[in-house]
Amino acid sequence: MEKAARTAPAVIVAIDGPSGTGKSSTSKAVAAQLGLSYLDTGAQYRAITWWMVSNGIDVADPSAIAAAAEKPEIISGTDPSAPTITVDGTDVAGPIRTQEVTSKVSAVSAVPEVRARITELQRSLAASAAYGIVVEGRDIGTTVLPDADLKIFLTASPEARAARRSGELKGADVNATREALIKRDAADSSRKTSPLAKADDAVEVDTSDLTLQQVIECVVTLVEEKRAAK
Ligand SMILES: Nc1ncnc2c1ncn2[C@@H]1O[C@H](COP(=O)(O)OP(=O)(O)O)[C@@H](O)[C@H]1O
Ligand SMILES: Nc1ccn([C@H]2C[C@H](O)[C@@H](COP(=O)(O)OP(=O)(O)O)O2)c(=O)n1
Repeated sequence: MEKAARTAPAVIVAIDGPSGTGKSSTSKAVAAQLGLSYLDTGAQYRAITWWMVSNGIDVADPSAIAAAAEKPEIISGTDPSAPTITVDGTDVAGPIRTQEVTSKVSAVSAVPEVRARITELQRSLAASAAYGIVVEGRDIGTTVLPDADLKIFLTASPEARAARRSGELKGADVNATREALIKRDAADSSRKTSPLAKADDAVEVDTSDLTLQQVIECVVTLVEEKRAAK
């Protein structure tokens, strides 16, 4: 499998969708199975948000965020078996998942200067992935990589998504998790710059009643079809 992937043409896959639809788990597994790189763009927006919070920037002030947007150095490691994220050399994989960062990331990622900065990083990582890459986020198919070989838009009911997320966050209340998810999706979908949206040419997959393994198999098949046609 790995060997075949290495001789196949590079393939760019964009996977978008709201929170808890299975983007990260699916993208990581598909990339690992097909020998591709993997980029979690949500982690990059979380990393810049973590830096803003750590440096006392008021996240309710878009001009303060814009003025600082170029300052942190954000580096993503794109091996799907061990993805990494550092800010100014510090490993922030843990700190970017706190409730504080989660509650502030939509405000920070709505600022156009932040999006321009992070989009540039994403495009450069995609361009340098020798065998291809799976990039997951909210605006990959619409804005970051509009020429991707394959675009997938994952959806799932708010109930399924909340149950998955509260399963991860020990002791979290499902209803509170569901409300927080809906609020974040609404903010991400309604922002002016590059909102969460399905690209016209994306394949939509509703994962509510599918196992993770079924979703992975579905996406692997779609990538293989695209690769065979290249
Ligand atoms: N089809 C599925 N069925 C059940 N659980 C799933 C499915 N897809 C993902 N999960 C689980 O749901 C949680 C959220 O998935 P994740 O991949 O982080 O979603 P996203 O990146 O879209 O926010 C994880 O714990 C993951 O294992
Ligand atoms: N391409 C992207 C990816 C994420 N974001 C923003 C919006 C999201 O609410 C946050 C966090 O994304 P992340 O994928 O980590 O979120 P969840 O895994 O769904 O909790 O980042 C974005 O604006 N554009």
